[in-house]
Amino acid sequence: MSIMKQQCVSDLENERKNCSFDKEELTNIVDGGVEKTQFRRRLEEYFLRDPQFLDSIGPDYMSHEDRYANELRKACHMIHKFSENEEINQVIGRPDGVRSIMGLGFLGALTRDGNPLQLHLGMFIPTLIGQGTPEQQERWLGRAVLGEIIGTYAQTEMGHGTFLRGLETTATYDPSTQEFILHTPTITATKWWPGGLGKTANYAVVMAQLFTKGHCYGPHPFLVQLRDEKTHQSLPGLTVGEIGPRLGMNTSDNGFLRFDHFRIPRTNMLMKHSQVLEDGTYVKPLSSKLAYGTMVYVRVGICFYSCHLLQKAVTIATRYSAVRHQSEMLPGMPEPQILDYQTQQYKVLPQIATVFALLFAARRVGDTFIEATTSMNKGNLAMLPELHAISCGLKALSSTDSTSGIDICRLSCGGHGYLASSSFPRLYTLCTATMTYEGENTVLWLQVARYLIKSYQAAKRGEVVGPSVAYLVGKNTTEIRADLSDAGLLGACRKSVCAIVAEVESRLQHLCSKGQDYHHAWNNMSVFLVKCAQVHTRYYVCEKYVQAIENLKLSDGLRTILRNLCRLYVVNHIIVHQGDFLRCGALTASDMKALEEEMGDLLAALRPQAVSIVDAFDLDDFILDSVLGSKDGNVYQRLYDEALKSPLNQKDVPDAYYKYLRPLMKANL
Ligand SMILES: CCCCCCCC(=O)SCCNC(=O)CCNC(=O)[C@H](O)C(C)(C)COP(=O)(O)OP(=O)(O)OC[C@H]1O[C@@H](n2cnc3c(N)ncnc32)[C@H](O)[C@@H]1OP(=O)(O)O
Ligand SMILES: Cc1cc2nc3c(=O)[nH]c(=O)nc-3n(C[C@H](O)[C@H](O)[C@H](O)COP(=O)(O)OP(=O)(O)OC[C@H]3O[C@@H](n4cnc5c(N)ncnc54)[C@H](O)[C@@H]3O)c2cc1C
Repeated sequence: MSIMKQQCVSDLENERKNCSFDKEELTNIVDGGVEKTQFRRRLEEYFLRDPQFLDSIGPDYMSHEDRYANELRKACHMIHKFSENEEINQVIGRPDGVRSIMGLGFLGALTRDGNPLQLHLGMFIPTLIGQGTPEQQERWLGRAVLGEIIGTYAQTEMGHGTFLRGLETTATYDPSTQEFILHTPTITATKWWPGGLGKTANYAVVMAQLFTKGHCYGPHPFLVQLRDEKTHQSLPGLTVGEIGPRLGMNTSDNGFLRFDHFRIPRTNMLMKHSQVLEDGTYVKPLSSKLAYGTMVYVRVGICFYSCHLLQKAVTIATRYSAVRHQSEMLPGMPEPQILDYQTQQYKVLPQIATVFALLFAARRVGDTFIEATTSMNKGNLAMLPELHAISCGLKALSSTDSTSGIDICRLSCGGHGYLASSSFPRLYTLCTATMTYEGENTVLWLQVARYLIKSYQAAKRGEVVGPSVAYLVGKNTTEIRADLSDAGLLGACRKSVCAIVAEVESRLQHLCSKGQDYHHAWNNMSVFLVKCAQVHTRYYVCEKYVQAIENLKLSDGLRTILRNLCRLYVVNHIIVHQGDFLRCGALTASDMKALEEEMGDLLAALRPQAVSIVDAFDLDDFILDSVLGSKDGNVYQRLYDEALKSPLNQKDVPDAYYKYLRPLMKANL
């Protein structure tokens, strides 16, 4: 063993000797229970040890077309393996089965950079479940699960992504043939972005403006066949293709689609919530927003997914920080592990704390989703506005924090973090996309703000409002100054959110009273409305974090670790946003000093446990896919071995030298 390897390995071994808690207990908490850990491990064994998921050469060295083909190969193999596995089949047979399988974070690692079947699994199948009638599910769902048909979710157009009501694609009902005629009237109406649409999908759920009996009823979902099932040729009357290279996710063949008076049977409209009868009569849904159901489902999924990406990044950064030695802390002494620098701890440890914050909050919004869907299936839509607001807020917060956290982790690894083989570039590009797709974050914050302001005004009138916003009026606004206990800090957060919301709402009213109409006033206050949404959602996350740790059954050792992480999260948030707390008198300057001192203590207390905590995430080396983050810490050898795989290193003198450099250098021929 080389000296360097020995040092790296013993660094991690020494870190692991510090472990003061039961790692398996923490792993079970991260997975959501002992059975879930065991289930995940059985499936990881089944998938990750299969050599078919290996790449012959690194995808970064492949052409655009080869990368697509390579990921398609693996994605199809994954679906084959689903159907061959008895346990997966049993889970898929349950009502929530498809969703539980899709929710397994590690599946994303089998195909590295997004994959051509992602939308099929993540949106097409869920839309059939959420928007299709039992007969429609009978017709398409089974085939879709087996991969006999592959679909995507085609909503966004070149001209409109955010403003769904502005979609231009039309679906006009023709009662004489009992068909809908799909049409793309303008260039901006071209469907643009759907994953898998370019070359993979032969079906799509298409969102189009429904016209019947001369009226437009807004965007509705239609099941449309795009390609011949035998030849895969695109069908006459439509034009379909790929939109070209992207910042990341280059293997998901995001596509475009245009219709030229393309006819589909009436029964292809997904009719769980609204219907068009044979004679063209429109039957209204309980709420027009039920057609947006798949987006709500995916937003909840993104909360888990972005957290999973951050979990990977911080595992890599923490292990690397324990292995990397640099500079002198004490003059003349050996170079310390960089994790010993407080500034490094401040990069890495808050990201670990954030993983748990996002995970616990995602679980709560996941529970709310199930509860709301169950009551909606019984015709009770009361929970829909609250679900929409929480899922928008948490999607925006999780995707933003995970993306910035991943970049902090990258920076914490210095130059090597910039290498593709560190995995950070891919993690970053995958994560930053979650800030845009499924509702651009600013737009989602404004949806939360709309709910907040309406609820605040309703609560002031004495009306009952949703549980997540009930705190906005009442004693929270006038509460005396908090102490610095967990409850005290949550009280301070509540007080500052209440103060911000009250002030913004009153300024909004003031603009209206000066003569601005509400919509202009809203736009003129929108920077601050976004802030209302952000502080409210942050409070939701902090509260759920504290509650989760109070409610979990934990050994003393683990309780200390999780409590310290939770404190770090809340204290750091307050320090970073101290202006909000000082401005409303929720906390004082001397409280801030005390919290800053506490943060230093928390970093020091958590530092020896950092490697063990990320070990407990139990992420296989295959899943991490990083030369910097592997379990054995053998960073330098892996860096070197990976560099040797570069095609440029296969010849000492590259062909390009003879073509370009040699003539320039005027070397002797
Ligand atoms: C594996 C997965 C990979 C994923 C890849 C990514 C896939 C995609 O990106 S698919 C495309 C996703 N596209 C989007 O998310 C588009 C974002 N836009 C929207 O959702 C809507 O246009 C939105 C919400 C911004 C505005 O909708 P709009 O109909 O104009 O509503 P708006 O006028 O603002 O509000 C009307 C009411 O509806 C409510 N509402 C809006 N959306 C919803 C919803 N989904 N559920 C419940 N209520 C809703 C509002 O709260 C409001 O209520 P109220 O009147 O009581 O205040
Ligand atoms: C990787 C990726 C995959 C995707 N996959 C799919 C898919 O499978 N299927 C699909 O249908 N779509 C997909 N999309 C499209 C995606 O859902 C949209 O791009 C997204 O919803 C944002 O809409 P937009 O592009 O129209 O942005 P825009 O709305 O044009 O945003 C541009 C700017 O305008 C601002 N803005 C817009 N409206 C408002 C407002 N009301 N108030 C204040 N500011 C506003 C935004 O905040 C933003 O800063 C994908 C996109 C990406 C990047």
